[in-house]
Amino acid sequence: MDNYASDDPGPSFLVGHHESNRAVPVDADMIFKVHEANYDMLTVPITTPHFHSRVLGLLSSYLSKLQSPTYDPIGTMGTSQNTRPLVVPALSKQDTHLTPNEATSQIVGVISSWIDLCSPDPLIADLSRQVLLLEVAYAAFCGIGYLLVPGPKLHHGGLHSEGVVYYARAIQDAINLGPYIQFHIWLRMTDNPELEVDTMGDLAPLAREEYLQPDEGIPPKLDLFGTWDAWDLIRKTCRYHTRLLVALSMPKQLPPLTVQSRWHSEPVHLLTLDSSCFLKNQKGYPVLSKAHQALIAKMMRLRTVPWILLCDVGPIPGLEDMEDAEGNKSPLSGSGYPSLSQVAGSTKKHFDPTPHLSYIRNLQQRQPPRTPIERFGVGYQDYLQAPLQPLTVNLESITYEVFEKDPIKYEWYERAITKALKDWSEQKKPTSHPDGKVVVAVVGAGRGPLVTRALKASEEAGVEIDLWAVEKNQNAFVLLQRHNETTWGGKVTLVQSDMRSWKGPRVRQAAGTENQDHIGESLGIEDNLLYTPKKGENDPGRASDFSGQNTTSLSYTHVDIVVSELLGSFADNELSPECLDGINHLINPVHGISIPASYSAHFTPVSAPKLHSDVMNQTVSNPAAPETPYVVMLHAIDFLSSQETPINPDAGSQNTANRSSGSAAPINATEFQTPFVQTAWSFSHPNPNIPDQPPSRSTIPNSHNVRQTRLSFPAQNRGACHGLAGYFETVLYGDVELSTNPVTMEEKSASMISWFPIYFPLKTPLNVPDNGEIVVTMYRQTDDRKVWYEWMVEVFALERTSVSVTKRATPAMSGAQSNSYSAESLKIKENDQGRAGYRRVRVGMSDLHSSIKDGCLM
Ligand SMILES: C[S@@+](CC[C@H](N)C(=O)[O-])C[C@H]1O[C@@H](n2cnc3c(N)ncnc32)[C@H](O)[C@@H]1O
Repeated sequence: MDNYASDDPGPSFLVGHHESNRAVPVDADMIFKVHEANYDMLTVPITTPHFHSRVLGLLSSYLSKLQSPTYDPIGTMGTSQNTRPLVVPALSKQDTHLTPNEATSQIVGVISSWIDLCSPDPLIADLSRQVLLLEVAYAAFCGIGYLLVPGPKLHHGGLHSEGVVYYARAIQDAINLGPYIQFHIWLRMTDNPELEVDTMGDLAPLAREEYLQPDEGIPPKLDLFGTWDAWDLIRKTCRYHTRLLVALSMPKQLPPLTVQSRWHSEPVHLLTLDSSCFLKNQKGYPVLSKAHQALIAKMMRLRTVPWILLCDVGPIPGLEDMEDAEGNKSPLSGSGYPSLSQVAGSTKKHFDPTPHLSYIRNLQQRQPPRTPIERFGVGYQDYLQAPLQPLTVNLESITYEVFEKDPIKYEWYERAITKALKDWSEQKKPTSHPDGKVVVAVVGAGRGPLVTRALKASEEAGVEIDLWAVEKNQNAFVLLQRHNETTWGGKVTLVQSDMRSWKGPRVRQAAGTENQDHIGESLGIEDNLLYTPKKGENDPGRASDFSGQNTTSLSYTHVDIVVSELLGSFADNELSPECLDGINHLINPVHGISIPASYSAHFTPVSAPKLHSDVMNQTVSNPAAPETPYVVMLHAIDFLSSQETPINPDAGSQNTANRSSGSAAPINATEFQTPFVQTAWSFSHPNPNIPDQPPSRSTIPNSHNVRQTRLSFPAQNRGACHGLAGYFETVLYGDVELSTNPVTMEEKSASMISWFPIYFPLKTPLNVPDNGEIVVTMYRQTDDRKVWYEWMVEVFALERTSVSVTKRATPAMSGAQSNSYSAESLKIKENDQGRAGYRRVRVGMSDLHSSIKDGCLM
């Protein structure tokens, strides 16, 4: 696989240096050395060991005078005692090395890791909160823009995750205190209790026994989603604050892809790697496993490219002496790589003082190339766009230009038209043209790319066509006229009209078959403009070749092949069904073909915290924001219902030493699991079931275009459902298909860029339990004037029943292909559980959302 091409420079890596025990003041000179060493930033603790000792001293003297808390008559402990609070005095000059200076913008401040905001002992939790707020206030004063906040401690004896809510509450205060600071909560990818060890001087072990619960001797197990759970609680408490971000610590052994993809959907703005993440290559240099490289590559494609922090990988060259002078032994000596002083004495010639950094810089050069849609959509990842209203709003030329860049769509249309023409001719079907030409109409021709393709298809198939192009956008129509003159040789009859009021193509009847339709005074297209090319440009059989006497016997005929491209991100959301209904009567009733022949809408539930936060922010000025389906290039999302195997099974496999990679090996970005994307509904054309227009109405009723569906999605892992990701598939003709569905796109129309997915938001995220089920009810509604969607999500937990059942009730499906994976997956669960039965318990339910206010006008 190629690396980034020169026209696609790829993401630039910003790499920082973190030293757990850095204890030197940071000044401009130090920052200079940081840059000289090829780092972009460094971390600095806000306070000094002096402050730490002072707080420990305060606590110890306070505790020595404090009576141990007892239960009061009401049964609460400590909370109602009138105890004198312990107040940490303001920082003194020995408590911090930080001073506001020009270096401040290059540093990431680090909050003390010895505090325990989650402590079950209120005294320790409060002391920790005070330390946090003092440090945040001082960092804000100094102008620090980024803070690294050690994540919540999840285990306290027999208590697990109890204090996270205190932590979250304290972070909320901190966010308000530092209004220009971005807070990065430093989290492990999984909750591994064995890694949560207290070190000397930590406040956690000082929690008083009365507040602890003895553990029951059963060591807590690894919880794959334990740290994500804590994060979810914190950010929910802080209302998805845009300055609340994740610093994700990459472990030596990466967790399963389900966990990786969850973090990929979160606002990870820092990736931290310590020396234990690295393997050694044959030459003894640090390298990362393929799995680590793949995950980094995936993360680096996010809209906001995370920074990398190399932690405890050795000193910054030139600063080693300063650190040693402070009595800090470089932790590198423990990492197995030579220290600077060791190397100074060695005879090795090409010594690299920062091998981890060199590796990361090299990794940047080797990033896999972006896919066409990624390249096309740079800057649009996770950016909410209101869907187009092409019926009521005329598109700008630039919008057409963007469509026309698609390397697949037009090619596939040409293939479809060619096939249809060849079939027509091979099957010797009669045409609607007296001369035997196949009458083709491109309806909604835009600037004409499909017209060009139809002409090419005719040539390719060797089948003569009478080509019509209908477009309602008067501005685009100017370009169609120009193309007809300069490129198409006047071969196309152009009609400026809404296709729904077009009366159809007109042809000169063969002798003896004329009907009474005369042209001259009327063009037969009320309110429309039929473009007349210069005399002689058209072939003689064309309706548009009228010039007085020799064009007296024109009559309407049918269209044999209608070509349209009116699809939106959710197939029918730009009213393709309603537009094509309007010309249904013009299609050859026996052999007529529509390209596309059919299209279907698909969706799957997703976790999308960034989109949720953006929708919430928009709600302030627009209450309809959470009721709007958005077009979005989805990136930072996690599929809540997926199969266990990734789309590309080679990528993302677990790291082992022999899968480590040297500098030359190509990298694949991790592919996460294949989602369960299910079909909501479909439409096909021509449609034999359109009701007749009642005499009392000027339009046909639209109730036949109403759809509804109820689909069930098994969710293997717990998560938060923020909305639904929607896609479409379409059969253009025969086996020529287009798809944006991530499951079928690769096979049907890889590299197509014309459509981003659609996102149906939920006002309030719904929590989904492990082995839960998400059931979505969705409608396509109409009042004959506009079309809108309604959607609602329910979440179920599966509760084992005592009575054994073999068949489990699945929700009713209607209006859709009921290829629900739920029944199948649950059968597997039942088998796993020895045929034990389950009962569904509803644990959450969204509002019934409706886009009626922003409905698409017909
Ligand atoms: C998505 S664009 C496709 C343009 C072009 N066929 C292409 O593939 O690049 C849809 C076009 O259909 C036109 N359109 C939509 N509804 C229409 C209608 N009812 N009658 C005529 N044109 C319509 C729009 O103005 C727009 O030019």
